[in-house]
Amino acid sequence: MAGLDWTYGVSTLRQWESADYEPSLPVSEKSNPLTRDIDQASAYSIVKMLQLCDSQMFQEEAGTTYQRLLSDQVVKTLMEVAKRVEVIIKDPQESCVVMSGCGTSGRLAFLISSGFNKALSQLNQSKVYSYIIAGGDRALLSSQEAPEDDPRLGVLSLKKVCEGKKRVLFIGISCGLSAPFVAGQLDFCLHHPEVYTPVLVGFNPAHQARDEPIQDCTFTFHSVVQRMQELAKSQKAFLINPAVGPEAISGSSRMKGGSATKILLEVAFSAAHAATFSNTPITYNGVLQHMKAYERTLDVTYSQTDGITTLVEAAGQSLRCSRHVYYLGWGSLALLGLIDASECTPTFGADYEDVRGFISGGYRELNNNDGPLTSLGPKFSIAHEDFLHLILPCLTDKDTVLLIYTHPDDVTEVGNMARRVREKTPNLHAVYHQADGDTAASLQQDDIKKLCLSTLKITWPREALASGTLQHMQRELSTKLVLNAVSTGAHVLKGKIYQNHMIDLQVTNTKLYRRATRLLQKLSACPEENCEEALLKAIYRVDMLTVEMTSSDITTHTCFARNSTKVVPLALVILLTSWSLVEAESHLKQQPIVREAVAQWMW
Ligand SMILES: O=P(O)(O)OC[C@@]1(O)O[C@H](CO)[C@@H](O)[C@@H]1O
Repeated sequence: MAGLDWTYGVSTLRQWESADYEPSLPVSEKSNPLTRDIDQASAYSIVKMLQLCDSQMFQEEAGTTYQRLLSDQVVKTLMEVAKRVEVIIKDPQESCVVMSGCGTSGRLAFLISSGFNKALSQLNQSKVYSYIIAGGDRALLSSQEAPEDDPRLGVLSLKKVCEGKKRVLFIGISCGLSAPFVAGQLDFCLHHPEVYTPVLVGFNPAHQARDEPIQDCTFTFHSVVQRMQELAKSQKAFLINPAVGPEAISGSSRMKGGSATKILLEVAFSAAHAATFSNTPITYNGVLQHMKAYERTLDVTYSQTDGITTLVEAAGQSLRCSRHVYYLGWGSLALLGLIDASECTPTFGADYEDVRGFISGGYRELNNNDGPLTSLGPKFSIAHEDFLHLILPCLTDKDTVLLIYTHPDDVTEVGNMARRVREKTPNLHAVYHQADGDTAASLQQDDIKKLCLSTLKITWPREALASGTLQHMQRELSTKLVLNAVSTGAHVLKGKIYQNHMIDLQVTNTKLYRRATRLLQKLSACPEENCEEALLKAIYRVDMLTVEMTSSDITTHTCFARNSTKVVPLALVILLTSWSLVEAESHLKQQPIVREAVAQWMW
């Protein structure tokens, strides 16, 4: 892979696989040795680090420790899942495919189901794909972390979507094999095998599935996985759980976890569609080649490192001076902008106004289950018209605006928007996709280029395998990689990250509570007990914890934490200094960049 020789050797790329590397953590929670110094890196180095992290997705299997994306077993399971989907497509009245997940996993379920339903509609076929996202449609555009802990809610939403169906292929997505919401749904499927065939998509080996008790349940995620493993032997359940390596920002499964989810499901569904509509049998080689086409997507995208670096620098500068980044997109590429923007709140503790996405056509284009959500508040205004009315009048040259589109499909509209934005700010950039050899001169494209400070052109080779649909899905993945780099890089440059950990994480569900406690242990070197005590003091904003507080369960703590800010930084300062809560709070107020606020005790 191009860039492999950049700073790191192969051993660093594979270090995370060693049995003694952070042995108590599942892969999805480990910290990536490649990005240990990302918090001190330049924009260019950040992009190169992200490239290397992403390349780990396609590393070959070494030994028997971890299954990988291209492993034999993964390819074979995808073939079997594709065959089940083929059967369902042929019987749309009685059957359906349901994808479900929390946060990014649910958003990708939405993106993928929309894309494949559209493909069916274009062939005059009935739709068979549905999505479920924990917290409902509002979670498509905003952070809703608490419902992830609720298995009953998962079951209720599954029953609702499947009403009247006789055969359901249920695909539960949980990158860390950890979300109780998904565990509940899988458990329900296992109890109703006459209707449901469960498939689990995630990125840890089965033995690393979360084994923490779930409130009022007799099962854990781990026990559900064990039952599925047993049934997988007779193909009554399927596990697709290759390891893709630790995330660039520890635990941020929106990145590789999200990308790999998109790749796996699109490969399976594309194979099923090709088998049904173009008589192309589902073969091992066909599936493998399709996966490899996605590997080339990474190369095509990261061949534009300089262009991506420019965008990271621009976005970083905007965030550093408390201004904003706006993604203005067209078609499904815009959806990737909405998704990326929505993830900044839970990942970086960002305000929804820091990074915002807008889609041409608004909710009409989004076509989500619940329709327009504008009445839920200003963060749900997502149409370009909303941008023009609400944002444009106050836009300054400190804000970064990014146009995201396909050439030549969208250029007329893009040109019009570019002119409007350019009247307010020169800080306008474009990311666009174009097929190789598509040299049709376009005056509009030239105009757009002249209006933009930078343009990132991603050119797609015309490969034999790359049908229109595959090309489109590759463009989506490529856009995801670019935007993940922009928002992650910008927040790193803003000082939101310590080493490769997000310090200011929200503590709004059990997974995040555990992650926060672990992080405090790592950074303060204090015992777990003290760290949890400091965390609770920061959540409840007290110097002395009451018995009621210490005896409450994690759900109560995380509910309370929803209204507290800077919980983990506060706990860290308390641990490192033994200051009172008020002193620690005032210190953080004076130095809002958390990394700098704690640096003096940690370097
Ligand atoms: O159940 P998963 O997929 O392991 O985790 C889902 C989740 O908690 O993790 C993501 C970020 O880490 C969020 O998008 C989402 O809320």
